[in-house]
Amino acid sequence: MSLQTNDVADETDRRKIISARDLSVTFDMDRGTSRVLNDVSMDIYEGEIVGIVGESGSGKSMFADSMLNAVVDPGVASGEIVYTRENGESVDVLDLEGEGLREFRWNEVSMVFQGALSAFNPTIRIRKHFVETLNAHGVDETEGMERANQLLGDLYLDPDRVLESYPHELSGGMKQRALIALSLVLEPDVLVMDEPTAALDLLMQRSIIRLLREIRDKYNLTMVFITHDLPLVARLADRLAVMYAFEFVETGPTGKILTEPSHPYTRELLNATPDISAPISQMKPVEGSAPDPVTPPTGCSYHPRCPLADEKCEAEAPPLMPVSENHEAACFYWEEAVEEIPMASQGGQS
Ligand SMILES: Nc1ncnc2c1ncn2[C@@H]1O[C@H](COP(=O)(O)OP(=O)(O)OP(=O)(O)O)[C@@H](O)[C@H]1O
Ligand code: NI
Repeated sequence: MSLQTNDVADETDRRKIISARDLSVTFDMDRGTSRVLNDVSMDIYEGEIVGIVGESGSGKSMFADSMLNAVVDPGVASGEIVYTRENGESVDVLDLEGEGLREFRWNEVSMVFQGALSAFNPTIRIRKHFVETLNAHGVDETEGMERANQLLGDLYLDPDRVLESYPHELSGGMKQRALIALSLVLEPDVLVMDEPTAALDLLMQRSIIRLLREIRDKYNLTMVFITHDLPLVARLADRLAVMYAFEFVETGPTGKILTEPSHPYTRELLNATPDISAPISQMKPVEGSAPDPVTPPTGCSYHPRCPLADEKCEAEAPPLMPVSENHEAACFYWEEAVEEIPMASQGGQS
């Protein structure tokens, strides 16, 4: 693949569409409080595609769910998520409830939940899923279905055939695209997708990635794409955020993360990827095990697995520190990491 050079440099001119501040999610458990998202902050700008990547259990879905105030009981989200509309008005998403929250979730920030393919009701045709969504939001059906047709066509589906089908009559890839069309039918500004391609084969994953870029360009959408599949998301995202143990440990333009990874975990993660254009099945796992959210390590949560860790890392949690423009890493020794953890290949470029 050829690396995208991403021009997020002028992001100050763009609308900060979502601003998450000190976001946490906790569960009260018998053995203590489980902190499954730990004080994370992130700004998302209009029109960009942000990829969130991390190993299983690192908190990706908790971050996604809290952006829509959709953390399931008994999980509790705290902090602030400010969503800013085109007219400059802003809302704190965690304050929304009832009807206001329901409207927000379809009209402003829409989400394809993890494992959502099963969200289609097997006993009703795809058309009815669209019609019910439009009706529930008081949208004119004729106008709404015109948009549905357009969106299905944009996703290279035959609208008539798909709308008349029952979910089981469609392949996984078709169903996933129909679900993306459904998520966009009320014209949200932001689409959050949590592992949207996990159940699909490699070719279909890559074709969905291409389609998402086209859709973003056509509708000026902002997208958040969540996955454990670094090679896949690197093809799509303008910017990446690497999550480890319920926090972001490195964020930056995709090209910089691939060529100048600075957090030891990101370096190990990329080293576990023999070739960024290879499928994830060829990735080796990063050695060591993921921390327990009830009893996380002291200091830097990566220290037990980190070859560079010393007493300071055991005692003190490193904040995100600037590495270069728009690029940050939460490591006291990121400069050393660049020296001490050699990359198997230059950012896996091929
Ligand atoms: N209902 C729950 N009660 C308690 N802990 C939970 C609950 N749901 C999730 N968790 C814990 O929260 C942590 C973060 O989970 P999350 O689903 O965000 O991970 P993830 O990065 O999305 O993983 P995956 O790639 O497997 O989807 C995990 O340790 C998980 O066990
Ligand atoms: Ni998840």
